[in-house]
Amino acid sequence: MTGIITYSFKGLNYVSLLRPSAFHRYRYCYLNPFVTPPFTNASFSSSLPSNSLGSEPATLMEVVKAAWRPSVAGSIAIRADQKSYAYSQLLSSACNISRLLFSTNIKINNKGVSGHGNLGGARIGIVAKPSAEFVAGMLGTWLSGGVAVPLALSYPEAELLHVMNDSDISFVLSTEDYSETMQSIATGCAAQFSLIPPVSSTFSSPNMTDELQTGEIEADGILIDENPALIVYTSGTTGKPKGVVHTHKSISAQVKMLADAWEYTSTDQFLHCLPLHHVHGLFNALLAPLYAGSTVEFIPKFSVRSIWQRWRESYPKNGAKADDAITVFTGVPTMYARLIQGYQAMDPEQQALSAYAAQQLRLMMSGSSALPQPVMHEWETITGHCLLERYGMTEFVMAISNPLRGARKAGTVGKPFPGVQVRIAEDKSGGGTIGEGELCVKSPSLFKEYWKLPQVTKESFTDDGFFKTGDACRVDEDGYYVILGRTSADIMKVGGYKLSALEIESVLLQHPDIAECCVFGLPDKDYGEAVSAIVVLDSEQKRKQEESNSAFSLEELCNWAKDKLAPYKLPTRLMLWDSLPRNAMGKVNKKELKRQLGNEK
Ligand SMILES: Nc1ncnc2c1ncn2[C@@H]1O[C@H](COP(=O)(O)OP(=O)(O)OP(=O)(O)O)[C@@H](O)[C@H]1O
Repeated sequence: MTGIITYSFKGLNYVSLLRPSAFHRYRYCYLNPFVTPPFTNASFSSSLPSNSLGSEPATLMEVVKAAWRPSVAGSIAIRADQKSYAYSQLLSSACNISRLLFSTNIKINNKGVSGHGNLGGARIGIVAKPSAEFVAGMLGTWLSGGVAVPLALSYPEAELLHVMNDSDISFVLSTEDYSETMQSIATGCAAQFSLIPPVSSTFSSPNMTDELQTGEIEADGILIDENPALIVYTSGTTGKPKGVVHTHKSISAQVKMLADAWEYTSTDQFLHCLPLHHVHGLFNALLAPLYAGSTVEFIPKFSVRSIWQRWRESYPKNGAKADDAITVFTGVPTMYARLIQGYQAMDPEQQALSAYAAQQLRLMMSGSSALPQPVMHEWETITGHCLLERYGMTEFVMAISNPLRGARKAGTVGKPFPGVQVRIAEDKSGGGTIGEGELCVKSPSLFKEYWKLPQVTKESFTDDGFFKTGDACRVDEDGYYVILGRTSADIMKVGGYKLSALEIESVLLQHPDIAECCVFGLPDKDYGEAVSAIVVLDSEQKRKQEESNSAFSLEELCNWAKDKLAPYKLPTRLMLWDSLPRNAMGKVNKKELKRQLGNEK
């Protein structure tokens, strides 16, 4: 295991990596990455980790260390609100935040955390819109030996309080926009509160070396790989959100894995429009890019119009490429569905410009829920991009992915990343298909535990350390994994058959009049469960039906679907809704829907 030490020498501040055997306690100092340490720059750089898998065992805060590389210090890490922030400015701010945290004498509630670092693993809640301040808050927390808990801006107050109380948050870092609400919520759970000082932008401070602060922090700075670094709450799709504890080691393993598999580099520029309190937005689109030295541009809220516009600005039709051209985009399936609708509403000239621009990006990815095949195919027709679909979960972040190079197969999530082991635990209770069962994952990126839920943690693992995902899965003839859905919500038991709701949804979405749909089982006295579908019609179709006073019927749907689905998979109940209730990640809480609709019967 490796530690990091920063120290002062003749009034200057330096950083170095050390094995624990070489030190026990040391002073922790701010550093100036532009100052040459008393050893040569070459030896400084070579002691830093490479981006490849299988290099040094995971060390602390790979993301922070990568950002410390002198080669990236001056380059742009974050763009937001028309401002750019260099890596050096982020780190300088992180150091300020670290100093602020030390100065406030945080009450350390260390239940369940072994003492380590200066803050001893105290939980620091971070409430900020996607911004340089959010990133600096998180890095500052890590620099202080704290555990970052990104909090959702969208949570209603009660849910926010649940998460804050559950994770025993000692301190809340927030930005101005949320200060009033957060201050009162923090008081409500006896946590201290501070605003995150604004990060200086390259515009406000063109001479970035000015921004780097020096000064000592009077505390121990050891941050150990196995120590908790982050608590992310699950979406709550299958139950009350649980706090998933990741360590510096699991984070390191994951960012390396992603940067390597998808070839993230310092020339990449990510357009980021995902929430930061879930792993997709936090790891795939922020931490792994920062680890690779890329630039991440935040747009505050997903907006079809601004995304298409940003791509068009990046690649004007005359063949030019803007300096800040976006190269990578990752989103959830509903985002692509909406981008398609936005494209269809454009005039032909705008369509040509938009399609051309989107084509120029290096990589477009989808995940967090199943990518409907019609969306994938339509997207490819418009932009030429065969979306790279991958599979992940809060507990291990990403584990299985279609390849960057090589065939990407619609309806599959590809193959496990190097270093990830997977196993399918077949259900012996009957009714299942041979080769199908619960997916179990063992990976260096696996979480440490569910926060304060030792029994649930224990039950989530097999005796030999595989995490039981709760997702049903099979492998196709090419060795690609097919996710059949959550065993608890997507797998229906109908007359002795086990059916995948995701498979049926994928077929129904091919119907020209259906814009969105959601399939699940409702209790049925004869068959155990009945295949039930909520359908949202395409707006044009809906208008026509309203005009003609007719309604889309179950009979019509089944007549259309009977050549595509076996008879026992055809829906027997149909509900027409105006929209589907989706959470911040575009997911529908089927368990909750089943509960509500099952009770209504
Ligand atoms: N490409 C994909 N195809 C199908 N399902 C996916 C894909 N990527 C992610 N998922 C689904 O998302 C789940 C992980 O999401 P997350 O960790 O946010 O949990 P959740 O199910 O949304 O919430 P909770 O764990 O609280 O119930 C996976 O277990 C899987 O069911």
